[in-house]
Amino acid sequence: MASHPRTEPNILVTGTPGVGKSTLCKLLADRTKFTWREVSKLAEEYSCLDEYDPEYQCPFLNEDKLLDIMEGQVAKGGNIVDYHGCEFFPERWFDAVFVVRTNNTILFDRLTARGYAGKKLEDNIQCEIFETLLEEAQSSYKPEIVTELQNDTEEQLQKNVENIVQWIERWKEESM
Ligand SMILES: Nc1ncnc2c1ncn2[C@@H]1O[C@H](COP(=O)(O)OP(=O)(O)O)[C@@H](O)[C@H]1O
Repeated sequence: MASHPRTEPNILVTGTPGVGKSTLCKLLADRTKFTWREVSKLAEEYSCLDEYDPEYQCPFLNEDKLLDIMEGQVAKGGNIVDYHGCEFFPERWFDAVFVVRTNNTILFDRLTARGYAGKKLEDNIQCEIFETLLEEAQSSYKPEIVTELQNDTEEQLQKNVENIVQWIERWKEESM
C-alpha cells in the first residue's frame, strides 16, 4: 500500500440492482467527500451506451469507451465507483471492493416498487440468489480486498457506512 501512487483509496461498490448501492454511496460520499461515480449515469452522460439489448432489456455498455473516460477520473484516488458489474474494470483501480447483498424477499419488494417485472425482475432476483456479483468480484480482485455487506435494514446501512469510513481511515494511516 505504501508504494501506491494514490493518497486516497478508490472503492468499488457493486451488487445486484436494488441492493442499495446508490443509497450507500450517497451517504458515504457525504461523509467522506469522496467522489461518487455512478457508472450507469456516466455511461449515459458520455454516450457509452450502444443499441438496446432486447434480452436483458437494457442498452449494451461500450466498456472500452467508458474505461477510457474513467481512467483519468480515478487516477488520483478518492473515488467511490458504483456499478452492478465489476469484472471489466482494471484491477489496479481499486483498493477495496464492497459487494452489497440483500435478502431475496426484500430485494423482490424493492425491485417491484421500482417497476421491475417479468424476466427483468426474475433475472435480478436470480443474480442475487446465485451470488453472481460476489463471485464476479472474487474472481476479478484479490479475495482479501473483497468484502460482503448485508444491507436489508436501515441499521445495517448505517453500520456499512461506518465500516467503510473506518476502513478509509485505516488505509490512509497505513499509507502515510
Ligand atoms: N438498508 C436499506 N434499508 C431499507 N431500504 C433500503 C436500504 N438500502 C436501500 N434501500 C432502498 O432500496 C431501494 C434500492 O436502493 P438503491 O440504492 O437504489 O439500490 P441500487 O443502487 O443497488 O440499485 C431504494 O428504494 C432504497 O431506498
